[in-house]
Amino acid sequence: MIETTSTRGTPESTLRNEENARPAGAVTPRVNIAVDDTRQSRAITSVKAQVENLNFYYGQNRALKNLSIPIADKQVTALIGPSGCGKSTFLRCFNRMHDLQPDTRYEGSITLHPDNINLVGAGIDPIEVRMRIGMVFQKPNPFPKTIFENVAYGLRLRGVRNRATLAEEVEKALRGAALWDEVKDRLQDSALALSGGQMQRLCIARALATTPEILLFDEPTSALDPIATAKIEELISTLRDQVTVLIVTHNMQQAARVSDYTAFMYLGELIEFDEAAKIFTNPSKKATEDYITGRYG
Ligand SMILES: Nc1ncnc2c1ncn2[C@@H]1O[C@H](COP(=O)(O)OP(=O)(O)OP(=O)(O)O)[C@@H](O)[C@H]1O
Repeated sequence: MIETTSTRGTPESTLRNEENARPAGAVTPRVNIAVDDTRQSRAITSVKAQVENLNFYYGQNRALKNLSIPIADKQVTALIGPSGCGKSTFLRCFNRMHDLQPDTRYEGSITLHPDNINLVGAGIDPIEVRMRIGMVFQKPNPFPKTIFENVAYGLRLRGVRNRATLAEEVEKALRGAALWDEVKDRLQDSALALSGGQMQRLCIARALATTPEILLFDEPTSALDPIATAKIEELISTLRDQVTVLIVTHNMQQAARVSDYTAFMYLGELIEFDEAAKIFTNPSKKATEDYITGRYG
């Protein structure tokens, strides 16, 4: 069992000047964000990835500072925090997206279980990492191909040629992304003809088709209307049955609705990590409460 509350350092910032730890006997904070209270309170029993003393540098700029956090297996972990605190930078370490940019550097480790490989280790092939860790971006980015070929793409890259197998796997991924019923009769149509919400679910299906071990979502609904957003949120909640999910969001209600665990970051540091139900009702740090209640800044 792993304790989920982190008491690691706070950033060198105004936060340090505040009374960051909540005083003993403080009244229950008036945090009024709806969480899914049907979820059981629990410690993490199975860790998919252990982040340990992770630092990340853009040139001389240290964007992530000694992050240590367990990513629970087959659970949803949300990353929240003000703009520029390093959420996307953190997310992109998991699939080595930063390797595409020169003069960047990782320190520390992200150990992927059960294989015990360090995703940010020097000897690890970033292409191999991206085969195992899928990503869904802010703006839906389907390929200018048919719906079928979008989902089949990663399978073909992996050498799947058998038509029946491809059809079976494409259907499975589209069902997994809650899109099958809407597109089953138009699989040969262009993906670009879908609505924004459908395109995003197609991108999720494309990622699911290659059975990733972790699925990264970088603000996946920020370009979508409320109805499409609700569908994606519902989908993310069901995905935890099949895959470990890490999601960056600016929307506190969304983080509270979809996540099991939530990490609050500030200026590249982890301020607080805990069960979402705790973070959104009774956070341990004043900085967390200020942020989630909109008093930050
Ligand atoms: N490609 C890049 N090259 C250099 N510096 C970068 C790059 N991307 C981000 N940074 C810097 O790293 C820090 C963290 O940025 P990041 O985008 O990870 O924050 P964020 O919390 O995801 O912000 P937002 O919520 O606005 O997307 C910022 O100081 C930012 O300026």
